[in-house]
Amino acid sequence: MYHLKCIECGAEYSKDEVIYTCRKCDGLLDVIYDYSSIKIDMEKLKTECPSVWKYAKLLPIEREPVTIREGGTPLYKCNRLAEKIGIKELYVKHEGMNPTGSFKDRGMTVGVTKALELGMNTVACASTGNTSAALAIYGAKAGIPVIVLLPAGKVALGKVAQALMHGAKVLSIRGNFDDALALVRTLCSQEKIYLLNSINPYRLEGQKTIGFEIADQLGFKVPDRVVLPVGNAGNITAIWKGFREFKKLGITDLLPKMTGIQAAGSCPIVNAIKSGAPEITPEEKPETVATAIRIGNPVNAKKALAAIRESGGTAESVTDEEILAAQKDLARLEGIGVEPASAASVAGLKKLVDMGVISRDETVVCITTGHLLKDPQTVIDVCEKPTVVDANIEAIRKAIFGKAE
Ligand SMILES: Cc1ncc(COP(=O)(O)O)c(C=O)c1O
Ligand SMILES: N[C@@H](CCOP(=O)(O)O)C(=O)O
Repeated sequence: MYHLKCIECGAEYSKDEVIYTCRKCDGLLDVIYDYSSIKIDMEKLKTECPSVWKYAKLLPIEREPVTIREGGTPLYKCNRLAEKIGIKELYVKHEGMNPTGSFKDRGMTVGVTKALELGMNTVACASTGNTSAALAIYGAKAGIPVIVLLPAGKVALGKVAQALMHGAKVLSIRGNFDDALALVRTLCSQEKIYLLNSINPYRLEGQKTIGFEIADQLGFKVPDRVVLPVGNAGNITAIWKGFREFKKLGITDLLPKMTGIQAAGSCPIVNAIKSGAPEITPEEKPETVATAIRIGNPVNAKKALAAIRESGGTAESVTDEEILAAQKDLARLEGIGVEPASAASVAGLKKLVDMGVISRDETVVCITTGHLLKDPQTVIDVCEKPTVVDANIEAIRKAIFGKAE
């Protein structure tokens, strides 16, 4: 059994309501379970392969899920990257290996299923790209219409291609992501359209399974620290909830330090953590090459600040140059292809180790949130150009060895 509860005033709402924020104080909502009634079969948990629906007892869904087999993403031990950064034990949880190429699939399998459960037959979101790609695909699987609002000219090519091919109604807004989110919230409040951005607490329930999987893949042990990129700030909140729930149920006995990384041109959470402010000051004109996290007014800021503070973690910003260097390191040292926003986690880890904030002895998991092929244009822009050669062996030898013989 579960219900919704406001994180600010504690008001409670039934699971049958279509509601995104508290009617009394507009606070964010959390899904609260009756944990005493949840019985976990540890033997089954230890033997079954990780996937979102492996943890169905901790998900707020009663019907058959809309699924294309999300989750179960690899947790790579990255020794070469660890050596370069200068820490003992580093893992990368590559969420780009989800079916649509990002962690959003975990949220959408739950969110779109919940839409059907609530009798909502049209879904919508604002997006910097990945949310719209995932919603388009899960909406197609469910057979319902999808509307997506994107900031014009600021969404990576692969993500727009996914939304278009899978049949979403794509609206390109003359404005940024924060403008698009405000508009889609208004639209969903006026029409019978289900909002599937991360302000929807059910979507975050799917994403908390990243925390479950990390513990599961480490033999039900918890790393000292989890480092991840932060944009609208839903994922850091969701993963923290996942770790807390496993501890509450006695599946694990520790909690990791949650560490959020933002781009320097778009870092309201970092500013609040550094200044000790209780709330963020929105960034009016967010800018970064990592378009997925080009977000100035994260809707989940309150939950994210609490996650970072309660866990004893921190937040740091990185420049676009640091992000692009980390993207190359992941690709060339570990064979892990990620989009720029994802590489912010590794760039941030490097910066925090260099600053002495993260100890070299910590066991760290960096989360890479989206696949390299989401944003091919940035790759083309930052990599060496292909060498054009004539179609004969002399020309090829010359291009490789500098001489024909
Ligand atoms: C690839 C990628 N990484 C990171 C993020 C940030 O996640 P969140 O908005 O949950 O903080 C997003 C989207 O926001 C994303 O698409
Ligand atoms: N990067 C996100 C931004 C929207 O975040 P959401 O988690 O609130 O949907 C995207 O891919 O659109």
